[in-house]
Order: sequence, then C-alpha cells, then structure tokens
Amino acid sequence: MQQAPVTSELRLLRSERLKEMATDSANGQHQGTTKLPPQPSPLRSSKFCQSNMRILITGGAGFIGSHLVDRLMENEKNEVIVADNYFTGSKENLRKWIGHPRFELIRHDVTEPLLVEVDQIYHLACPASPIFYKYNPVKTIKTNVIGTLNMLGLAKRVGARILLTSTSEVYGDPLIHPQPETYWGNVNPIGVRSCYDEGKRVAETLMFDYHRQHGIEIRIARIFNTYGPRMNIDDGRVVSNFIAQAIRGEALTVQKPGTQTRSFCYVSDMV
Ligand SMILES: O=c1ccn([C@@H]2O[C@H](COP(=O)(O)OP(=O)(O)O[C@H]3OC[C@@H](O)[C@H](O)[C@H]3O)[C@@H](O)[C@H]2O)c(=O)[nH]1
Repeated sequence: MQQAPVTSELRLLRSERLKEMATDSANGQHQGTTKLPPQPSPLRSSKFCQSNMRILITGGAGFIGSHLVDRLMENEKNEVIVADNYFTGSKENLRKWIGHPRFELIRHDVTEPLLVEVDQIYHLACPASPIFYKYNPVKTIKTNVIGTLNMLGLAKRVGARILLTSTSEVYGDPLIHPQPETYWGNVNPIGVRSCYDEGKRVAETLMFDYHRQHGIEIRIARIFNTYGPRMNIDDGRVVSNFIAQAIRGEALTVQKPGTQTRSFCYVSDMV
C-alpha cells in the first residue's frame, strides 16, 4: 500500500520525536521503546485540512474539559470534537461553541469505541469528584480502563498524540509530602476510592505500554484539586462545598481528621 505523503511540518515533528527518543534511551528512560510512532492520519496531508489540527476532547462538556475547549478554540487553526455522555458534564458549559463551524459535539460514552479522524486526543472523560465516582464504581473503573483502551486504540489507528488526565489520587494515601512524580504511591486496592485511584493507575500503565509497544506519543497530567467557574455547586468537593455553605450562611463541614492538606489549582492555570 502506498504511504500517505508527509507534510514538512509533520516530517519535522517526527524527526524531533526521533531525537527525543534517542535522548530518552541514552538517559535510560522509557526502556523497551522499540517502535516509531505510527504514521499520522492521511487526513493531515489532505489539501483541505493541511493547516488545521483536529482535536478530540473526551469529557469536554465537563468542568475542566469545557475550559480546555475554550482554550483550544481560541486558535483558529484548531477544529475541536467533544465526546461526552453528560454524566457529570453539561451542554450548557459549551453553549457558546454549539453551531460553530470548527466545533462538533457528540453524545458518546468512551466505554464504547469511537471512530474519528483526529490528530490529537485529550482524554478527560471520567467523573472526578468522589461522590460521583463512588456512585457507580463499576462504571468508573470501566470508564478508566475500557475508555482509555478505546482511546489508545484510536490514537494507534490514526497516529494521534494522546493526553490522559490522571489524578493526584494515584498517590493514594501518600507517605511522602509533597509527592514527586517518582513516588509510586500508597494505594488501597480494595477501598471505596479504588475504582478511581486504581482505574487511573491502570490507565497510566496502558498509556506507557502503548507508548513502549506501539510508539504512541503520550502525555499524562496528574491533576490535583482544581476549582473555578463552571464547577458544579453540588460537586461535593471541598472548595465548592465551603463556598456554597458560606453563601447559605451555614457552618463549614470539615471532615475528619481535619489536618488533611490538598494542593489547589485554579482552572485557568490548569488548562
Ligand atoms: O465538605 C467537605 C468536603 C471535603 N472535605 C475534605 O477535603 C479534602 C479534599 O476533598 P475533595 O472532596 O475536595 O477531593 P480530593 O482532594 O480528595 O480529590 C479530588 O481532588 C483531586 C482530584 O485529582 C480528584 O479527581 C478528586 O477526587 C478531603 O480530605 C475531604 O475529606 C471536607 O473537609 N469538607
């Protein structure tokens, strides 16, 4: 089969990636990386799409996802596709983009495969607040494991770069503060938070195995406790709870032991 022609921009990206991989292996990192990234989608060399970057955001109707959509839509060369099942996200968060020629919204659950031609994938889909991810733990772990497998399969098929939003919860109940990326965590595999903690840990493993085995270009962001506009007032997390309670003139509910700490991040700093 004839290979799709590669644009000069992509050729440059691939040669930079090759250099990076050579440096990584010289540094002893990512051992076992044997394959080059797959060829980018033929879409990239179509005369109609050459200047555009088509980006899929799973969970793009959610709190952080919708801010990421805003950020990516600011660049007029980006086309953004959002896939969301609206379990915790809302179309309301994307209202200003619905009907925009560079924007597309799909009702889709990532536990089912999705076939689209894209250059980049931002995989955010998963309930992130403890009250929502504990509501249906089996579904949460399916979303993290099967959902991430589906997105990696897509990335492999079309040669897209993929970013997984992971979590500070991969550190579990950490024994080291603050946690460096090199810390492996202290996670309970059978607790009520495990569907999320362990689900994200498996998702990270899948990302690295696809990278090592298939050469997929990957990124992982371990997100800590994020707050800001569009956060659901009933989200259940500490910042939204405290603000809602203060507005209603109620006492703030500080859960036991009361000495716990968190690293907070404003959403515009996150995206
Ligand atoms: O009303 C409340 C709510 C929460 N808390 C406490 O505040 C701390 C923070 O709890 P949150 O519910 O905001 O969420 P967590 O920090 O545990 O995890 C969350 O933020 C980090 C993300 O990566 C995770 O996706 C998300 O689960 C916990 O110790 C909790 O017990 C209160 O004291 N009062």
